[in-house]
Amino acid sequence: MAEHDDDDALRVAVLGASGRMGSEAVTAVQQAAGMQLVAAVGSGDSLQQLIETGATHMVDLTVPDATEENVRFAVEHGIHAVVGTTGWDSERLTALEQKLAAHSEVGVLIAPNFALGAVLASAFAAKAAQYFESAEVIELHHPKKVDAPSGTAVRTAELMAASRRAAGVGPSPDATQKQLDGARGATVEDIHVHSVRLRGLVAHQEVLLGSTGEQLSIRHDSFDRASFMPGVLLGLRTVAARPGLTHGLDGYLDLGL
Ligand SMILES: NC(=O)C1=CN([C@@H]2O[C@H](COP(=O)(O)OP(=O)(O)OC[C@H]3O[C@@H](n4cnc5c(N)ncnc54)[C@H](OP(=O)(O)O)[C@@H]3O)[C@@H](O)[C@H]2O)C=CC1
Ligand SMILES: O=C(O)C1=N[C@H](C(=O)O)C[C@H](O)C1
Repeated sequence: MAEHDDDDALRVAVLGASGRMGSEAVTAVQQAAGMQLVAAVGSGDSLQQLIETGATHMVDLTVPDATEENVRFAVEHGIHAVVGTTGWDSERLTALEQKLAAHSEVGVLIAPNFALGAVLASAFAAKAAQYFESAEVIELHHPKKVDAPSGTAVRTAELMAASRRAAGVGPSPDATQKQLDGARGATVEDIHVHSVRLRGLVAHQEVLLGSTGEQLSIRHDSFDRASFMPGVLLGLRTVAARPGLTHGLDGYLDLGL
């Protein structure tokens, strides 16, 4: 798998290696300085490959049903994990923190979105949400996406809700009394989140904030999965120096917000 041996290189296994994201990550790792791809793991493969190939790091880009087990395996074997897969709700995050407490040298990054623009958009939205009466999130993705709402939308809404709560802002005004099921979207805490699935899209999100007489829209578009790769590589280069759990790539950035 590795084209050359470099004693100091990070030894990286990519899980979900044949998928849309995983295949991009395989190429990005192969082309990155200071990294060796030692395993490209698919759904039919054993996780023992990580041990047999001496992986020091893994990237998980699989499916919500598989990611928790994959990360648990990595932590138990002292392998640092950079995780882009969705499905990490608060229950899973708590269980992971408990697992990491017994493996204090291991770092795990759970990153709902690796694109720098998306990370910034979420941070801006969290900051701005406390200043507006109304706040809603619309996420728009390719139709092969298996989960809704997107992990990014859930995380953005959680951050917005926390900022509104801390500032004492109540729920967005809404007089709806009668609706078709789902017409107002899902709710994350008290923020409405709407999911669009459309052929031609990759990954997009718009946060709408409104007060009397004005609206602020914060939009991010990933037009190509290449947009996620600098974040994946930053995660791999940083995770070993950040033992324990980091939730969100912003944890590795100095956004100063
Ligand atoms: N954080 C971020 O920036 C981003 C995160 N994502 C998230 O990443 C995940 C993957 O997305 P995407 O690449 O589009 O999905 P794909 O369906 O294209 O890829 C998922 C891959 O995972 C494989 N897989 C399933 N189970 C396992 C397992 N147990 N071990 C190893 N491989 C497995 C699948 O194999 P098979 O086909 O054989 O089942 C498939 O190749 C999703 O949760 C998505 O939301 C996506 C984009 C950006
Ligand atoms: O499935 C995708 O494509 C994406 N998944 C992540 C999410 O659910 O937030 C990140 C990005 O939106 C692309």
